[in-house]
Amino acid sequence: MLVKFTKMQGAGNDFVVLDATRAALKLSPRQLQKLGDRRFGVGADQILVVEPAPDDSVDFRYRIFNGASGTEVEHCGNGARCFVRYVRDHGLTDKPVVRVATINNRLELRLQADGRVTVDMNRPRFEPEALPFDTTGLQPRSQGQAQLWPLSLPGGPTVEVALVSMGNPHAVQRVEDVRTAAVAELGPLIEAHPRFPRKVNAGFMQVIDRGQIALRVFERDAGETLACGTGACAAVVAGIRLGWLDATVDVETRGGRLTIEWAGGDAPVLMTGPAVTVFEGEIEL
Ligand SMILES: N[C@@H](CCC[C@H](N)C(=O)O)C(=O)O
Repeated sequence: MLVKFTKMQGAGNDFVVLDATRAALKLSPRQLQKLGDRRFGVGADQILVVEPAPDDSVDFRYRIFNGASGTEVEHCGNGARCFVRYVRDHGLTDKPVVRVATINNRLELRLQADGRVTVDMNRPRFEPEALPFDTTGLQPRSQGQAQLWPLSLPGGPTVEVALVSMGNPHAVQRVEDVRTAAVAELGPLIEAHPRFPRKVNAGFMQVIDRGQIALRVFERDAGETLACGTGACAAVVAGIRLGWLDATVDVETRGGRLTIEWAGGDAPVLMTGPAVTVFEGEIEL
């Protein structure tokens, strides 16, 4: 089967985007993995599939698969920005504000005059069950409005993490310096920790000042990526609740800058950042 694709990136988090609005596209995990493969396929952290709207409350549905595993996931912040750039550039809509359904969310996306995209990422959740996270026998430490949970890593140290669900699960820890943080060593141990039965995205956050952090994320089923949009939202929300950050924060990732705003409580998290087309092509799957 010959499939047309668009390669995109948002702050260096890269995607293969497929149009399934005109004809249904059902790909096996092996075909998705081939698209994600940087040697035998196109290469991408995630595969995004644009589908027709499931009902009148949204304009499209979009599905997200991790490129390394082919597993479907709930949310992708950088992908959401690329999705809206894609539907506008391919003439699938001319609306300035686009609404989209994901597996467990409804998002609103707005193209800014400077080409960046702002996404209403909905409200974050903090209950351990939302990730889920098994708290059996654990006592969290309270700080500000947040709780820090001790996570004993097999054969490694015990780290303290803040739990945030942005629709997908995140465990965020503060580090002195992201450049020297043990992301490659601790990331896989946190991602696959048995207390997270559906695995987790592991964030490593350096607070630079109350309006700026540096962040690296070891993503579930993807490894460390150059940026993670939901990870940026999770880190900022955790930092605000812990009393370290103000309501608007610039997040420096290895692939670019994202701006995250959160007014607290039930307010939605707003994420603004770039969305860029790299090239288009066709691949035999
Ligand atoms: N890159 C993403 C997150 C993609 C999904 C993640 N790997 C998961 O499994 O939850 C982002 O920009 O948010």
